[in-house]
Parts: sequence; structure tokens; C-alpha cells
Amino acid sequence: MAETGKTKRAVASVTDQEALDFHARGRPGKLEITPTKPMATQRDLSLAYSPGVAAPVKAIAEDPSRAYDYTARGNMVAVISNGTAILGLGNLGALASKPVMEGKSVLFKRFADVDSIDLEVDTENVDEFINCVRYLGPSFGGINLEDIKAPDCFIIEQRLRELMDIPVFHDDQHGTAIIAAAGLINALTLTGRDFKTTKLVCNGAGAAAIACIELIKAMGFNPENVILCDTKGVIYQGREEGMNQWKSAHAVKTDRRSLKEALDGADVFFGLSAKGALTSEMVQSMAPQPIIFAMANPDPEITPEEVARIRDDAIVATGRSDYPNQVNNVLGFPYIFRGALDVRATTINDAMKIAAAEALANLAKEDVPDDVAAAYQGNRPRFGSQYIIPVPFDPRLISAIPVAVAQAAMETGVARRPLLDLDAYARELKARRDPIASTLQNIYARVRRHPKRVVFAEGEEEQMMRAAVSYANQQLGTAILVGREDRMRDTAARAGIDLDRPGIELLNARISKRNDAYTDYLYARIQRKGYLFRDAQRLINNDRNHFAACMVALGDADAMVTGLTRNYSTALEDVRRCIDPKPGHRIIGASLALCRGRTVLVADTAVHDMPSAEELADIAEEAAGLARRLGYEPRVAMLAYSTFGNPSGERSERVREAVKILDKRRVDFEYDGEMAADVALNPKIMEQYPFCRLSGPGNVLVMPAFHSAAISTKMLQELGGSTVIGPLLVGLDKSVQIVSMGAKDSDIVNMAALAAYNAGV
Ligand SMILES: NC(=O)C1=CN([C@@H]2O[C@H](COP(=O)(O)OP(=O)(O)OC[C@H]3O[C@@H](n4cnc5c(N)ncnc54)[C@H](OP(=O)(O)O)[C@@H]3O)[C@@H](O)[C@H]2O)C=CC1
Ligand SMILES: CC(=O)C(=O)O
Ligand SMILES: [Mg+2]
Repeated sequence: MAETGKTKRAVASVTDQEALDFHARGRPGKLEITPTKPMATQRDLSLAYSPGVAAPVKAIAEDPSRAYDYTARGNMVAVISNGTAILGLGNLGALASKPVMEGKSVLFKRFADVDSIDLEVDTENVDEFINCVRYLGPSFGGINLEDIKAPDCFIIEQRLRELMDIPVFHDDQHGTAIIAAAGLINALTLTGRDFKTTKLVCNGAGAAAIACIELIKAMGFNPENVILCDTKGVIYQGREEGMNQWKSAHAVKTDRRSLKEALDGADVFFGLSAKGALTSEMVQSMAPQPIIFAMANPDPEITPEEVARIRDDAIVATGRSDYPNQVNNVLGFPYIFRGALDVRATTINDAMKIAAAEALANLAKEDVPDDVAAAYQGNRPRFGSQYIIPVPFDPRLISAIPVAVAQAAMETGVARRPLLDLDAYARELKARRDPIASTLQNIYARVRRHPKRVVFAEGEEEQMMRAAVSYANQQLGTAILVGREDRMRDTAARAGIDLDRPGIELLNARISKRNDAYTDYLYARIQRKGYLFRDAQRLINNDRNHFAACMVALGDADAMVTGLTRNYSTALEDVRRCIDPKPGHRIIGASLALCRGRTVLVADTAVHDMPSAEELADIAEEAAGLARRLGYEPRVAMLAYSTFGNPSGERSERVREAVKILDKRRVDFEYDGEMAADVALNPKIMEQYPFCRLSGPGNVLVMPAFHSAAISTKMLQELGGSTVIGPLLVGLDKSVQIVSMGAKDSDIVNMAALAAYNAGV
């Protein structure tokens, strides 16, 4: 094998409570619909609705293909289920399936910019279900059927494919088969096996299992070497109990009757059944270098740890994201539909499926470039037993898979709109992904590799505790909660938070052994600023910000997070009493705003009220440095209400002056200004200033003053629907982050992760 390694969880799992909170927070559920056209004026209304809307109606009635020009159809996929086989949880009904279907819809958007809506159809009657879906064709560019039990799913998909002229794709069947086939191609290569002679046992004979074995047989597996099992054991020729025509098609002549007997000497196990179905004893009896794909969700047939306990020569994959080798259809469906939609395919055929599987398998064999490595928890994986398949966050998937699918669609004559230049298409696909959008993911990955001790100063607050538990759970390091232990335990018990878990430390400032050291340190810093020794003592004993900041200053913690109960400037003053700016640096606040797939850093959102030209230049330098530390190349726009001198005014003059100072300093990043926000952000408007030195839209926006920075970021958040992270505190000698008062636990964890990241990873 090219590489061996101990199997371990890649990231920590989440608790049920965390998952419930995540779904309930803010607007319940995971998606909402936003319009793509303005709806502000009477004219907008006349265009969007009556009378203007009649024009596209007539155009489409004349030529149905115009629906792709005038409606959202061409980029819209429905995720449809009746909830009869929700993951491996069984038949829990249409309504209970909604969280999964909403999840699939948001993954379509997140990974491939496909718009998607979930539809839960409340019937187990096959004809009723077909009848419901068949008439929805005009609304969508494709139909993703999901979590419908076998054998109903086979009938439903087959009929709908015949009835509809858009792709109908049951993801549990074909999506799973494509990803499993890709993983299998690579696992066979690594173990020197051949398709024709490899013996495979598949546990589960439902939607996913039948499709998987059909695809691998189509790719060259010998049918005699494939044994299928279900709840009744081996599916052998002549068996009558629990059979259907789809199982019968794969029945083999054998005297083996149980999964245990079937697995004796087998090379490959495919699990598409239920939690715990594979035992250690069965794994023990498999051939050398066994390949084990335990794909049941949410819990696999066997865990990688259990396999590792008994064998060190196995290649193991699961359907989960928290172990290496995630064989899950999320790696396929967003990109397969992307390719199919872009050529307006009438169907997703076998050639398109095989092209997707091969593209995916090949990607895992390629070197992982720098900008991709972060998606792999900061490691640079090499093709081997722990890396047979890319992870869903791999940014190369968006350009690799849709191109292969679109090409196969064109070659097999199912593309209604062929693409003439596939290289240009690949570039266009890449551009759909904002490289900065994965910033947070990258930061978490880096911190996980270099876990840090972060002190949560306001440890008695419920959100702080939740954030600390989440920090520890995500294996980012140790979370130290400062507060009175009895108070913390009371609050935790009431809120159902378990503090007795690895990675959580409770620290009572009053009885800490380090108080004397902290007091001496603080007193030395403030004795000439009007404070007595007993003042320093009181600050350390009673004020958690001073205590926590001294912990960081004296190296007892790597970073600190605070701010929940005290306003920003007061919390910053507390911290500043204990920690200086980094030599040669200026302390600023910068906020990261993520909006509609775009990310910008806005500064100074926290410290300087009315910065001078000199200070604006410093802010630009600090913000550019932060951008680089976050992993992207800054293009700094020095913002004002005017653009390059028009209209003129005192505040713009200062911004112009700051640009000249940056010129003199010969800084090593792109900057220009003064300019208005639309010039900075809209390339078309920027074109009116051909002399502008920015090579693209600004991604670091330096605001002329604190009020404009604070107002614009809050407006982005409230009106623009942006996620705003920060202000991040930049320029301190030690790593501290201050959250806004009343911040949510998820915001606090982000800030704690950023604090840990800034502490040096
Ligand atoms: N990793 C991935 O990407 C995917 C994973 N899956 C997982 O595969 C599993 C099956 O899903 P799906 O095919 O959609 O569901 P289906 O309901 O269509 O099929 C379930 C199959 O599993 C069999 N089964 C259930 N429990 C056992 C058991 N203990 N031993 C043997 N066979 C068993 C059933 O047997 P019988 O026929 O006798 O009832 C049936 O054949 C789920 O856990 C699901 O999460 C599914 C899709 C994608
Ligand atoms: C991943 C998926 O689709 C399932 O487990 O059903
Ligand atoms: Mg599914």
C-alpha cells in the first residue's frame, strides 16, 4: 500500500443538543428564499409582475426553451422525499425527513451554487407519489429523489424518468454508487487488486446497495464474486423469503447463508444497511488488506476504531465527515447536477455517472496544492489508505466533476445546450467559488492541528460555557472557563451543559495559585497610573478580564475571549492594562463580512474614532497583514464618500493623504483610493477609472472613520444578510478577542478559534 496510518477521527462529532440548537437558532431550519431582482418601485412591480410578466409568459408559451432565459428553472433542483428510508433511521415519515432534505438543498447551494428547494410528499403509495412529482417538471431543471425505501424507489425513479424530460436522479442509488465506485477504484489500486477477481460482499439490498452493485458490475466486477445480504442473510438463488425482483437479479449460487459465512475470505465489504451490522469477528475472517466501506448513516456498520483494534491492514471508509475517507453522496450530487444543468441535460445517464466516478477517483491521486491543503484539516494528504477520496470541502471538485459530467452528456447526445469550450467552462466553475469563503474552515483546520489553551473570561455565562464545550468538542484545544465553580456548575446543570468532559477546565480566579504572580505583574504596569497595590490585587481577584488577560500575558493560556457582559471599549481597556501592542504595530479592529459568496474585511471597526491620515495608513497595513494571515492576498480600497477627488472634502482629503503615506512607505500590497464603496466593489464601475491600481474588486475596505465602519458593517448584517465576524482585534502582543455584548455561542466559538489561530498555528 502507498501509505498506512492509524485511523482516528478527523474532527470531533457534535452532540444532539448542539444539532438541535443549530437548527432552532434564528429563523428555524436551514434555508430561506431571496429574490434576485429588485422589488422596490412601482416600475419594478410592473416589470416583475403584471403587466410586464406577460412578456416572458408569451415568449415561453411560444418556445419552452426560453424558460431557461426568463425563469429560475435552469438552476433549480427539487429535493423530494416521502421519508420512508431517512438515512439509516428507517421510515419516519415525510415531515421528519425535512431536516435532511433542507440539508441536501443547502449543500446544493454551498458546494455547486445550485438553487434547491425541498419537497416532502406525504404518501407511501407509489402511484400517488409518482403522480405528485410528474407534474412538477416545469418548475425545475432537475429532480433529486431522496430517502425513499426500496423497492418503491426503483419503480418511482423508473416511471418518472420515462414521464419527465429533465434529469430524475435518486441520489441514494446513483449518487452513492458513483462515490462508492470512485473509492473502490482507488482502494483496489492501492491493494493491487483487479476488478474481475475481487470478491465483494454487500450488506443491505435496498436503494443504495442495489445501485452500487449494479454500477460496479457495469464497471467490470464478475457477478459471481458479488454476494448481497439483507436482514434475512445471503440472497442466494432459490431464496423466497423477503425477496423482490431487484434482489433476485443479484441472487448467486452459493451455500453460504449468513453475512458471517459470506465474508469469510472476502476482499471487500460494502455496508449500506444499519449501525453495527459488521462485527470484529467478521472483519477478522476477511482476506488480507480488506477494503471496508461502512456507509450506513448516521452510524456506520462498524467504526474505524473497531477495525483498527483487530487489523492494521484494512482500508476503511464511512459515510461520516468525522473520519478519514468519507464515502458519501454529498461528494457527487451538487456537482453532477451542476454539470447536467449547465448543458440542460434531459437525463443523467450511465456515461455521466461513470465520468463522475472516474473524475472523483482521479482527483484523489493528484497532488494537493497549497490552497487546497487547508480543506484537509491543514494536512496535505497523499494518496493512500487514509486518503482514497477527496473531502467535500475540496475546492477542486467544482471544476473537476461538472466538466466530466457535461462532457459525457454531450458525447451521449443528452445535452440540449452543448458547451463549446470546456476549458472556459472549468474556469467559470472555479470563479463560482470565493476563495475567501472557506477562510473559517481553514482557520478551524489549522487550529485543530495546533490546539490551543483559550481562556473564556466570562465563564459563568451560559453562552460562554456552550462556546467552551463546543470549542473543546471540536478538538480546537483546551477551554478554560473563569468563574466561581459552584455558580458555573449550577448554570450548567440548569442549561443541560456537561462541563465534565475532556478539554474543559474550570478556574476560580479568587483561589488560583497564580494570583500573586498576576498581581505583581499588573502592579508593575499600573503603579504609575494612579493605582495602588491593593487596586491591582482587587482587579486580579475580582475582575475576570484582568485575571484572564494576565493568564495570557504570563503564558498560562495562549489566547483569551471576552466581551459578552461588558461593552467593547471597556473590555479593551481592561485588556490593555495587562497587554501592550505588538512592537511597531497599531491596535485596530477588523470585521470579516461574508455576503452572497463574497468576503470582505472592513477596518477599523473598533478602536480609532476619527483616524488621522497617518492612522489610516497604519490601519491599512494592519488590515492587509490580517488578510494575509487569513490566507488571501489583500486588495485594499481606501474608502470615502468621494472617488479620486470628486467631490472634494476634508475627510476625503485625509484618505487621499493616507494613500500618499502608503506610497512613501512602499508597502507590499495593492491599495488605492480614495474611492466610494461601489467603485471599490463593482468591477464595472471601477472600469471608469482605468488608472486605478487595484487589480480587482477591493477585498479589504479601510473606512474613513469608526462611525462609517460600524454603521456599514451593521447595515451589511441587518439589510444585506451578511454574516459578520468580528471586530477582530489586531495588533496586540498577545492574542485576545472581544465579542460583542450578548453574542451567540456560535459567534463566541468563531472568535475563540480566531484567537487561537492568532496565537500562532
Ligand atoms: N454513505 C452514503 O452516501 C449513503 C449511505 N446510505 C445508507 O445506506 C443505508 C440504506 O439506505 P437505503 O438503501 O436508502 O435504504 P433502503 O430502505 O432502501 O434499504 C435498506 C436495506 O438495508 C437492509 N438492512 C437493514 N438493516 C440491516 C441489517 N442489520 N443487516 C442487513 N441488512 C439490513 C434492508 O434489508 P431488507 O431488505 O431485508 O429489509 C434493506 O435491504 C442507510 O444506512 C443509509 O444511511 C444510503 C445512501 C447514501
Ligand atoms: C447520505 C445519504 O443520502 C443517506 O445516508 O441516506
Ligand atoms: Mg439519502
